[in-house]
Amino acid sequence: MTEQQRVLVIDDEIINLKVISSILRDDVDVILAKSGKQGIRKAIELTPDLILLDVMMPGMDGFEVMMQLRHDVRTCAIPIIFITALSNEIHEEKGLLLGANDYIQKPLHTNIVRARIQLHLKLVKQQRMLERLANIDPLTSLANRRKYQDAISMEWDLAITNQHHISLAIIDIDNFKQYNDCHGHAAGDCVLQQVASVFSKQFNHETYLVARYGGEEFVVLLPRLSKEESLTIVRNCLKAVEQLDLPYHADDKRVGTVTISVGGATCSPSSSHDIDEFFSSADKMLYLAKKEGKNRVYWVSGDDSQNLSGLLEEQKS
Ligand SMILES: Nc1nc2c(ncn2[C@@H]2O[C@H](COP(=O)(O)OP(=O)(O)OP(=O)(O)O)[C@@H](O)[C@H]2O)c(=O)[nH]1
Repeated sequence: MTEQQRVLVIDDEIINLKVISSILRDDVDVILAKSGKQGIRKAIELTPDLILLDVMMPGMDGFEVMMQLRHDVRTCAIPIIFITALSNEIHEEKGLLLGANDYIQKPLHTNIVRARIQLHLKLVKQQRMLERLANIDPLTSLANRRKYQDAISMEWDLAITNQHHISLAIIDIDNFKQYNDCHGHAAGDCVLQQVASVFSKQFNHETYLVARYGGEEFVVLLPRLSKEESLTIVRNCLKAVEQLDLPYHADDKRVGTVTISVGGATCSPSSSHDIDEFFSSADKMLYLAKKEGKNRVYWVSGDDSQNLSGLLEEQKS
């Protein structure tokens, strides 16, 4: 069943909220807000598919609300339609230049409003489908590298603003070349899918992101998690992959089981930190995990990626 789309209506006049709600409620979930401030809060919390925004409101007017929504990474992509009694061309131009997607003038004509909103909601659906295709790895159905890069940029900025931790794990399947050599590329693809499915279950949380970075390498973004919290989840994942018990054979003899190695890093970034250095410190941990025998986790926390030896902590499963 497809989920109902959500429309947030921000208007200080109760009568307008009622009228717009009655026009839309058969087709969509309608969320109402009586002021700009309340509207911004609901937009952040509920991430609607579309926002209908009144221009003239006491306190914060529609233009101000629009600017705040456009400057917040959590709401900047939500389409906004201004609904207003203002018939002034300058206002209309201002709204469109600020990034409004459309402009509907009062008095409202029910059929026109409904048709216009349906058109915008259809565009939202198409946009989401394109984004999905652009962001999903077709073999594993996990997020792809592009999605990871968008997500880490966003989470990094949020971590700086809110001064919280961010953790990153880089996961690599051990001896995967050998697996391919023993069983063929198609069987190797099947392993990638099964391991990815374990990752989906183990990192099943709305704020985490697990992505296929390339080949047999995966990344997991764990916003707001400390090193200890991240290690608990990652260790469970290591065990879950081992428990899949996917053997590989050479000359009819079992020569190994599919396992993973993980390198991780945790930091509390500031504007002087660099995402690439953060990635590189997790990557160094992965290198150590491989070098020290594989099927294990190495993790670094803190800022000093130059002095890793003092920060290292091996976490054997
Ligand atoms: N089946 C399959 N194999 C892939 C895919 N992408 C990359 N590989 C294989 O993954 C293997 C990676 O090999 P290596 O980089 O040598 O790493 P490894 O054998 O896992 O060795 P360690 O990383 O040291 O444990 C190569 O044989 C690639 O061909 C894919 O989409 N499908």
